[in-house]
Parts: sequence; structure tokens; C-alpha cells
Amino acid sequence: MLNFVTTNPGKVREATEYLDDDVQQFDFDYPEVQADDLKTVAAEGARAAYRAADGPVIVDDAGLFIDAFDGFPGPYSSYVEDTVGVERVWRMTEPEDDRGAAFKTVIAYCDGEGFEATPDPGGIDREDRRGQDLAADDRGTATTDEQVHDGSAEKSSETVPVKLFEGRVNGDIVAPRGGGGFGFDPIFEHDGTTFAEMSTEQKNAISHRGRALAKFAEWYGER
Ligand SMILES: O=P(O)(O)OP(=O)(O)OP(=O)(O)OC[C@H]1O[C@@H](n2cnc3c(O)ncnc32)[C@H](O)[C@@H]1O
Repeated sequence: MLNFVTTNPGKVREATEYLDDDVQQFDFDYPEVQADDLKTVAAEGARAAYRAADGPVIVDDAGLFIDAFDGFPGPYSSYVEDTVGVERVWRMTEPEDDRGAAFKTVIAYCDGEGFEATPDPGGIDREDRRGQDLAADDRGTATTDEQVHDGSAEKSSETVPVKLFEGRVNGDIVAPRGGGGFGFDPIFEHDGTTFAEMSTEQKNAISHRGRALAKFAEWYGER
């Protein structure tokens, strides 16, 4: 049984759609390290959660990256949703000529064992041209995290290995529409439909989380 470490039931709904009964929510508010990239936050979160959980864990660190604001709110999306709010993020973006944005997620898996490294052909930090078919992102962007060191207080010199899976989807910021999903879904439009207007299944088929979960599920299934 896999522990999906999150306080966000919306993420669990989407993950169970992919991974069926193999996953359960582990409601653990892992300490989010101050970092500008999702990979570091997810990897450190997975290590902390693994120490607290009884069994393998996955952590999903995600965010909305708005082009006109150089990627804001990015890794701070949860904080901005709670403080500024979704509606005001739309109103901030409305006057901009370029309302392009991307949702990105990094799923980090940790079970205390090591993994074989696989090459990362680019991943989500690469600049994708707007409107580009993202099929290339669906292949082989799983990487073994070796750079991030264990920052825990117990001063362990050993770094617990973490496996990372990335997903990204491009879209546009629009006036809020739809009652489904969570977070910034009502203001994120992809191919004419906001994520909040989609069913969980429809969103999973194209979303950042769906892409990352698909990669994880493929790798996990082979193990
Ligand atoms: O850390 P956990 O407990 O998993 O829950 P969280 O909601 O705080 O999760 P994150 O730190 O990954 O923050 C992600 C934020 O980005 C936004 N977000 C991420 N994925 C999203 C999605 O699929 N749809 C809408 N908003 C999303 C939303 O505001 C989330 O609160």
C-alpha cells in the first residue's frame, strides 16, 4: 500500500483515479523547505514523510506558473491561493497581453531503497514553446535525485534516495468558470475548457498531475 502524502483531498482524488486501491492518503503536513523549485520541495518532503510513515510514500509538489509574471506564484501557489485568492490572481493577469501559464508537478517517491539513475532529457524546467504538443514530456523524464542532500536535524550523512516524476500542461489564465476541481482550476483554461469544467477523468488525461502519475504508474508497475 502506497502512502500519498498530502493535506489536499483534490490531489488524492486524482491519484486514486490512476492508481486505484494501491494508494491511501497519508495526511501529513511535511515541512516545506524554502526553495524556488518543485523538485527540491518534493524530494525533501518525501524524505521527511518516509521517516514518519510506515511504508513507501509519494509526495506531489505542484504549482501554477504564469508567464507574464516570470512563473509567479510557482512553488508558492498554495500560499498565494490562501492569501491573494484565485479570483484576484485572474484580475492581476487580466490586463496582461500574454495570459499564458503552465501547471507543473513533481511527484517524489521514497521507500528507503536506492534506484538506478536514468538520464533526464529535459523535464519541466525546459522552456516549452507555447502551444507545442507536450507529448515529448510524456517520455522518460523520471530522474534519480542525487543532488538534494538530507537537511534533517539528525545530521545523517546518508542521503535517502528519491525518485522524481514530472508533469506539465500549458494553458491560459481566464475569468473563473466551472465548479469542479480545486485550487486554480477555475481560471486555468486548456483547449477552450477550464480544468474546473472537466471531470476528474478528463483532467487527468491531460493535466500535469495526470502526466506525472502516468509516468510513476508505469515505473512502479515494472518494479
Ligand atoms: O502540500 P500538500 O499537503 O500536498 O497540499 P497543497 O495544496 O499545499 O499542495 P502544494 O504545496 O503542492 O501546492 C500546490 C498549490 O498549487 C495549486 N495547484 C496545484 N495543482 C493544481 C491543480 O491540479 N489544480 C488547481 N490548482 C493546483 C493549488 O493552489 C495548490 O494549493
